[in-house]
Amino acid sequence: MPSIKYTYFDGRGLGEVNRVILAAGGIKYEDVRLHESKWSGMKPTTPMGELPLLEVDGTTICQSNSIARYIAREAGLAGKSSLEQAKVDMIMEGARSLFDKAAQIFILPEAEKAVRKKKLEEKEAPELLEYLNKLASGKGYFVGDQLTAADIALYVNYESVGSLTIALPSLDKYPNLKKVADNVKTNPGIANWLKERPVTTY
Ligand SMILES: N[C@@H](CCC(=O)N[C@@H](CS)C(=O)NCC(=O)O)C(=O)O
Repeated sequence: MPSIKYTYFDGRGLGEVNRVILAAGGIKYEDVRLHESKWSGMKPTTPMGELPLLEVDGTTICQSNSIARYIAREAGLAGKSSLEQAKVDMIMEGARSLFDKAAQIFILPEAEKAVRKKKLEEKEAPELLEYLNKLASGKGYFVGDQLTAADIALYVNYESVGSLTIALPSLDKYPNLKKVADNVKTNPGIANWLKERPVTTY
């Protein structure tokens, strides 16, 4: 068993998809939640000056999506073939774009936030969710007939954006995505993580 340490701030942000993949895979790791006050001292010691970081037996990986692909492969959640893996990646990037659009709102000048938020809530998010709904199967999986990191990315990013006080449409409007979310939440490792994880929002 390699020694694994995962470091991020004490929030969900760009860190939670990976924590949930680790939980689904039953991968043991040290969950380090860095206080902002410690970050400036640590930043120059990291590969690209950003979190999250994954350390595996002393090798440090950064970039949340690169970490996601690695741990998804280790957990058997990356897709069975090279083509399935590409499809998993595609959905992960699409689901992540929902989070990125929401996060961008918070760095806008105050006067522009409301218009941008309305556009995301009323146009961009419903359109993206509609596309993603068509890409998921009626059994609630994006790729093949079992859980992959794609399903996890959809669920976690949707939840995280909701916690940013963005009013996303209910998944009840997207029956395939609703099943994806149910499959994710009922995975035993994930169900346990959702129950036990430290209280965090975005
Ligand atoms: N593309 C990077 C972005 C990472 C990123 O923006 N991390 C933020 C936290 S969400 C960070 O480290 N902020 C502190 C800083 O840049 O000094 C990834 O996906 O990992």
